[in-house]
Amino acid sequence: MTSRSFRGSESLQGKSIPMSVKFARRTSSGRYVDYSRESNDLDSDIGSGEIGSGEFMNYTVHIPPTPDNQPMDASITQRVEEQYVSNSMFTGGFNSVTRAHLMDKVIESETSHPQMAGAKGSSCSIRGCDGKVMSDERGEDILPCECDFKICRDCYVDAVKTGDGICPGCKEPYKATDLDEKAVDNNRPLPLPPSMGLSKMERRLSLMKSTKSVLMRSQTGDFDHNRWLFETKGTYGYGNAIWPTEGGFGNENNGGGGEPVELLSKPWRPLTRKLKISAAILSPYRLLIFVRMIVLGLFLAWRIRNPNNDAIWLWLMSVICEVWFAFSWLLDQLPKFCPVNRATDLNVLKEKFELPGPLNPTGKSDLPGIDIFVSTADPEKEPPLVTSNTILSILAADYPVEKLSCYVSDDGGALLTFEAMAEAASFANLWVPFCRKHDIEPRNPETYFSLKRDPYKDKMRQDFVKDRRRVKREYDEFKVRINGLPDSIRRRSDAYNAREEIKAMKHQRENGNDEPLENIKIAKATWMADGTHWPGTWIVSGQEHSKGDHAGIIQVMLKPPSDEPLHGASVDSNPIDLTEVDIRLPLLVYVSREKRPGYDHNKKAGAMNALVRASAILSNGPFILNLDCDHYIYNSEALREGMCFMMDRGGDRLCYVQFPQRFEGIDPSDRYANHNTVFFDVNMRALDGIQGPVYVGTGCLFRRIALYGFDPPRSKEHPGCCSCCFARRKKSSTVASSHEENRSLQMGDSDDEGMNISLFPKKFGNSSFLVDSIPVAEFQGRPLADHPAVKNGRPPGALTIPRELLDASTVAEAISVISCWYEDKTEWGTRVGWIYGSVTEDVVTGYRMHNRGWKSVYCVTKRDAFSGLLQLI
Ligand SMILES: O=c1ccn([C@@H]2O[C@H](COP(=O)(O)OP(=O)(O)O[C@H]3O[C@H](CO)[C@@H](O)[C@H](O)[C@H]3O)[C@@H](O)[C@H]2O)c(=O)[nH]1
Ligand SMILES: [Mn+2]
Repeated sequence: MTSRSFRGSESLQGKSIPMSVKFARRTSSGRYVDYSRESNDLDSDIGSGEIGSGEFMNYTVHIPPTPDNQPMDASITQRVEEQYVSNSMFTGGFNSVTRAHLMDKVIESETSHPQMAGAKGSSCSIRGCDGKVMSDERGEDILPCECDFKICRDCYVDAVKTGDGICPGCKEPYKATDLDEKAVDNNRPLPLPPSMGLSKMERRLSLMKSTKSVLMRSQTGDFDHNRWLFETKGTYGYGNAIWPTEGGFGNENNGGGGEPVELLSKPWRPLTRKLKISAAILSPYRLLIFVRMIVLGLFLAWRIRNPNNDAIWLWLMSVICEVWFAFSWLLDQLPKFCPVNRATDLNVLKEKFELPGPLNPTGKSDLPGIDIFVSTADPEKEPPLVTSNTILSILAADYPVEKLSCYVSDDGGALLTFEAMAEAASFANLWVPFCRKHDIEPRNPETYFSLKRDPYKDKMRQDFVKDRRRVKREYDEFKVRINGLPDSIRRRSDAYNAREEIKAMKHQRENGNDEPLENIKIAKATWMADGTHWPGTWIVSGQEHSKGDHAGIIQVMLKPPSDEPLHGASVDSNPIDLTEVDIRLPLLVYVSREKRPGYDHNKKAGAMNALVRASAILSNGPFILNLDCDHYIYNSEALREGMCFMMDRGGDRLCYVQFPQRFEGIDPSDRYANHNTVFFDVNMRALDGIQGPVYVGTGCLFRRIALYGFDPPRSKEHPGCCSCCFARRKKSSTVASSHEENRSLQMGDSDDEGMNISLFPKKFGNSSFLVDSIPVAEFQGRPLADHPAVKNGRPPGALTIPRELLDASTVAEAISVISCWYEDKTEWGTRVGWIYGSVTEDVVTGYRMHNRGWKSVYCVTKRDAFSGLLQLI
């Protein structure tokens, strides 16, 4: 539904010149939003009237609700749409339409969690229809009419479309028939043309809905990011017109530049500390390096002064080699002069972000979102049980549920992985609340249940023994189901294929065709539990269904959780008592990027880049954690530890936090040096003392905009100090801009344009959703501006607003950005995202960021953050 609103261009002085009438979409809170960023058809109509070319020169005039302009209750229809979206599998890509296929059934076993795709509710009351009633994330039925007539989505759509919006139960018109056109037109399956079936305008509007309004408070709220950006020209900080004045900030006019006195006097409480390594250890070590350097120097001098005249060439070559070795040894030793240890303070993090205070009265978590990427490529080499365990450890991680999203990249496009993920999502229903209730560590069921130590130690609760036994039994059943999946898929597919064959034979006989029956060729398809073809790779590879040739697939396995905690239902309906436990689960999305012959898929780097884009559209977490499928979260607080660094003062200049790689299953004598002690405990710490450790491919928390290839903020303020002199670009000595602070999104090459949006499609590709999500991610990734010492911060409370619900056009857009042609003629893989063309893409990717001036941090936690299973891969 679109409604009219006036939009004007306004100069900075506030002089308003009405320009044109534009259409804007009403958000759930009833406000009008409009966002003019893209140059599109509508903009060009009014182009002559535009004042200036500033990207933020236009903004919407918000019309307050008047009696004839009352916001409609769109929440029901939005929830209906989100339910529909998460029950559907989206496919599409090159030369094919984007489809949403409503899945009645994802796996054969029963699923009961309300967030689980394909969840079952009560049935439709329309005669002859046994469809399931629409339900929300609490599993409560969505009954669109006040008479509570039970109706399924399809019948509701029929009633709205063909029955003039009359409820079949009470025969009164529905109050809210605000279903999106696209959803009404196409129910099962929902074909969306390659252009996503949306006009540019619609796209722009739903973009607005899905990204920008996240930052806005309710209609009565005080914080409007759009307007803020406009009026401050992108400056965030103290003394702005729109800086929230209520809640403890007091009078704006006090103190230098409006900085609140209260904060100035408050001592800064750091989230992290650098620990000096004691001189008793370090000094002898330094001395040793020094002595060896002198001895080496003397040796080389002696070598050069004493040539062997009998074999002068041999002598020359060995001198060259020795000098080279000496040089590389030196490079290895020099950083080791100043290694560092670091410590975090999780209590301060909690206090700043999660406790109610004057700046955050409700105490809702103000932490930024994290998108966790798990890569898997081949269910044969990477057993689905291992991947499921990794997923379970992520879903159970100790981080605000509504801020966490998990993405599984399946490069094999295998139904086995897909169903294993669905099973894991279903088991998470029990596992995650169990972990929360009893503080289980580690939160990977396989490891937890095979721990050697006494599980009952330190456990206070009465019902722990009973609960543990119950969950253990469920886990054993879960394992049986996972291990039985390959067989069950094969049997199911055989049965369906046999049925197809019989059908085809019958058909042929009916048509009186005399051709011999052997000529009937039925492709050996792989079938999903709901009796349809699997769009990915088939067990017997078929055309468009092989490893290097299949459609892009996205399935939201667990839809985004509700904003408020949700406690378990009564004891009888759950295996264990969860009445005091939050049972929400984080968003879980299965992604298999499109693959076609003739395209280079760039292995893991390509898979990661597809996930970066898809996640930008679906959840846009400002931070990204990358894990290989065989690395699980061993310490449930690891995410918080990483966030301490990112949210600390100056944390906005960190591109990533690398955690050490630890493995289990190493033989006691460690014959293959799997512990890699020298690298992970010496070299990485030493590098941390200079610009930062290298990225080693897994267990790394990235800042999203660093992956996008932007420069760090204030990058030109720090002329080559000793720690980063190798990394400085030559350009840095040139123009020192006075607006440095404001230009938080800049790239080395886009000279003076801080955020030149017109160049973005060239770099990032043609998705305006994606392009528009970038500044949002940048803003949300900033540290909290809770003290004048924090530069480039965001106001407290900005991230406590509920997220927008998912709609079909959003997921369809995500499908388009994982298509194989999306990266054509863009900078993905060269300057943006994971870098292509190297077997060690990880090191190159990290190095590129260091080269731009970003710093990284090595985070060694007391309890290992992540752990890998060595024997498997
Ligand atoms: O086409 C591919 C190939 C691999 N992977 C995934 O990439 C990860 C790493 O691959 P693996 O074959 O297990 O390589 P390793 O040597 O174990 O991995 C280390 O070395 C790699 C190359 O430097 C890094 O990418 C990894 O993150 C790092 O853990 C695994 O999760 C795979 O599923 C894909 O997603 N797509
Ligand atoms: Mn591996």
